[in-house]
Amino acid sequence: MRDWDAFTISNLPISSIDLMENAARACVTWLEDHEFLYSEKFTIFCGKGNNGGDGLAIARLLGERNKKVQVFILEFGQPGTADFQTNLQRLHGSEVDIQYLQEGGDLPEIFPDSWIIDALLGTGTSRPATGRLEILIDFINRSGCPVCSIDLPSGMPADFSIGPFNSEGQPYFPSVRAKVTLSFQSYKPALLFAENAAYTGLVHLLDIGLSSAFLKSTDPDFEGVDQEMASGIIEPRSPFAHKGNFGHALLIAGSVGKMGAALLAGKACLRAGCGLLTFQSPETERSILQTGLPEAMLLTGHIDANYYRSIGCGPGLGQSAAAATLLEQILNEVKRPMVWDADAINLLAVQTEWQKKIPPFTILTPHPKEFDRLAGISINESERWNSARALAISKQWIIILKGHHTLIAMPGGKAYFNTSGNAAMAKGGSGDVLTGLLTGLIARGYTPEKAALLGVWLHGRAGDFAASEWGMESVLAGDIIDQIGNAFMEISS
Ligand SMILES: NC(=O)C1=CN([C@@H]2O[C@H](COP(=O)(O)OP(=O)(O)OC[C@H]3O[C@@H](n4cnc5c(N)ncnc54)[C@H](O)[C@@H]3O)[C@@H](O)[C@H]2O)[C@@H](O)CC1
Ligand SMILES: Nc1ncnc2c1ncn2[C@@H]1O[C@H](COP(=O)(O)OP(=O)(O)O)[C@@H](O)[C@H]1O
Ligand SMILES: [K+]
Repeated sequence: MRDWDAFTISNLPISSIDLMENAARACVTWLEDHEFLYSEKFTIFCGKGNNGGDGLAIARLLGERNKKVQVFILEFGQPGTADFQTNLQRLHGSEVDIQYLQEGGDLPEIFPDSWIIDALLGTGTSRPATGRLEILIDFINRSGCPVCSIDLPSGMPADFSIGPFNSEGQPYFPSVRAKVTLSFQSYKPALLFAENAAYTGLVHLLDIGLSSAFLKSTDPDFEGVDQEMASGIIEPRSPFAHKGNFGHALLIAGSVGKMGAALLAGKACLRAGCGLLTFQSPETERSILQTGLPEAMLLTGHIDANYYRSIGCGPGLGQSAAAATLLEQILNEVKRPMVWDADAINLLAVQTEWQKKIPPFTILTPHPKEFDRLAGISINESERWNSARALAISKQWIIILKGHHTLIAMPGGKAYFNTSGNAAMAKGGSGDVLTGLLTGLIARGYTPEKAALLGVWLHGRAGDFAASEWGMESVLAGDIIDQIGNAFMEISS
């Protein structure tokens, strides 16, 4: 963000103070557009950096709209930044009440029925809040007033989880607990971690007019997967195509009592566009697959694994000795990238000698617990993300760490986070759908990297369509499969 700000200031006819004004205007416009948040009274807490400068500009703009505004500036024992000072001068010309909070002084008296605007610290946060700042954060959190944090909840470092949490439930980085966070231009990693979500509240990104040319001139370590990226990956189907063009997928899935997982993965695999699908599943469960998915074939004997263009392993497989033998055979024969999920990952975590046999660019799709079994327990989510990135590089695997913002860590070091999907998908079977979709996309001809990006986005987008049809509580994993086609259509030209 700092580089992006600097690039904008040197390449567009806009100054730093005008960017701050854009940011403040965007916040006030957002508040106006969301009337339920648009109180008559605002209590604004400002630090002395540029985040505090945003708070002062917001105070002036709200004052101009005849709102009752109180401003409290926390003295850090240092002069404010230049843009903070400019906005302080501008505010002095208004009717807004300004008070300074000194180290050791009393806690402020605030309007009991106001919204709090939290502009103490933003992306400059470099260490856990202590002393007066920590007390003030605690005061804001106990005030009972709803809080709107500017750019980041104050105290939350832009790149990390606020955890680990101690036995009293207090995070390592004491942070303001916001109802809404209005963040500028782009996600900061902190806004992507589940354990920070109770502190960020709802996150809204506001466009403050930073230069779009910057994005073309930079290749960040992290990038969001969105509709634009997904539509850049998708390839049309030739009118003359036949099923042989779209690959034959093999799913090693299902066990007694868990054939549903195999069915879900199989349906999603075919919806991904692949030509043919064969299951390797227990003989006794044959009728479930053959009646549940007549489009697929079933294999119960020896596998010629290299015959298939893609292989997905794990949904509903269980961790029996038979499952382990099957996977071992696959590992001894297959040299091309596969998709490994669920129990296949759990077995891999125990059978560590298998790990060197996993072909490069194989996609692994653990949820956080499966990932910790594989890579060791992480103390917080940012550590888990770093660990996934390190493992992707060291093993040359593509690691899809599933969650609200699923992480996709590539063997080359680059990582992506997903921006589609919703909590309606938090139900058994959603992960099986993803595994099938990924296996189908590889069979269809996408490279594992492209399949990972496209598959994760399509899966979330299908979940979004399913949620709008069935509501957040009532989506079934099968409903996600039924919407894969709509997700495809949205990005097909
Ligand atoms: N052109 C720009 O640079 C723009 C900046 N904007 C705002 O500027 C913010 C970043 O401003 P700054 O870089 O001044 O940083 P902050 O305002 O976030 O922090 C100010 C200073 O506080 C100190 N600090 C860090 N952690 C602390 C702690 N735990 N206890 C006490 N002091 C601590 C640091 O010295 C830091 O530089 C963004 O989050 C955004 O709100 C926006 O106005 C948009 C334009
Ligand atoms: N709150 C959420 N927001 C977005 N996606 C979610 C959410 N909850 C679950 N999902 C998605 O649903 C899938 C769940 O996978 P997993 O936990 O393996 O489920 P299962 O093993 O039951 O199939 C993942 O792809 C995950 O990203
Ligand atoms: K803030």
